[in-house]
Amino acid sequence: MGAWKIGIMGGSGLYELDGLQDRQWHRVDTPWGAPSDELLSGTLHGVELVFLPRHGRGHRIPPGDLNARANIAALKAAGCTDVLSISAVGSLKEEHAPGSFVVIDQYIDRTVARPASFFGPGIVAHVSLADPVCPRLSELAFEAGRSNGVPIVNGGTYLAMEGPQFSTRAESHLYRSWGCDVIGMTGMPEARLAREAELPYACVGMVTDYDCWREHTADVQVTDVLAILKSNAEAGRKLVDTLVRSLPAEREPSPIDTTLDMAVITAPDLWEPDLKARLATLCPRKFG
Ligand SMILES: CSC[C@H]1O[C@H](OP(=O)(O)O)[C@H](O)[C@@H]1O
Ligand SMILES: Nc1ncnc2[nH]cnc12
Repeated sequence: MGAWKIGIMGGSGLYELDGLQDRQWHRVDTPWGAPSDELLSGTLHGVELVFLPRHGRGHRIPPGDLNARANIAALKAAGCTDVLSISAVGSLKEEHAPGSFVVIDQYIDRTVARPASFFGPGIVAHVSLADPVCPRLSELAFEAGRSNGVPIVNGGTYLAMEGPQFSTRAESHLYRSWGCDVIGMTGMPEARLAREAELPYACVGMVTDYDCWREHTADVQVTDVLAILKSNAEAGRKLVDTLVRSLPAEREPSPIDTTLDMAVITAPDLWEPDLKARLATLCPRKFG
């Protein structure tokens, strides 16, 4: 058992986390390059937090250009034990109205042009993604939202699209026919990389729009998203505050903490030295 240190990946509209004590922005570099921005460290109700604005302060980096490997590696290097993502999403179901939240439990990955693994030639690993999020952190996030009075659903499938353009109407209908709940451009490969980094990960999708499938509703535009982002982001901040206050004093180990023990297939004596050195920064327990 040990202490919690929660990484918060702030999505569109969430570029700062106020209320932190001993707050400090600091630069972190990783073997996979620089993260989207400096990390903001501090404590909230006695719990250590590390915040990273996913698109950088001022929203400078488009989804397809995010260095998700560096973002996850930076949070891991900063000592985070768990990561909570807060993401703006479009709704693919009537019941997920703008202003409501969905705690994601599954993903369909339609991204096409993003490095999606820390592993590669020289060290091969296959982690399980059957359950891509951490049930414990997801439950805490759901309960935090519920106790704040936010309309929130526990469980939903996130369709990760490449973007940066929004979907065509045919795509939007297709994703609905697949049973997807919400759509966004950043959930993957972030969630799969978190699992490779042995970081329990949860994602709260904050619904901003009905994408473009709904009759008599205007097709999504950034201006509509921005109009609701401010109130969503405020509710997202409150959820973080409530979640932190609800954490058990001691963090019980999670099975996700040791994911790589069952995933690396390459014989250790053949591990490629440069990749091993990079992976040692991500998982010293295994590669150090
Ligand atoms: C501003 S709407 C599109 C933008 O918002 C979402 O980003 P995030 O998940 O970081 O909140 C979506 O994935 C797009 O990147
Ligand atoms: N409709 C939508 N499609 C993709 N990403 C989004 N983020 C917020 N709304 C979105």
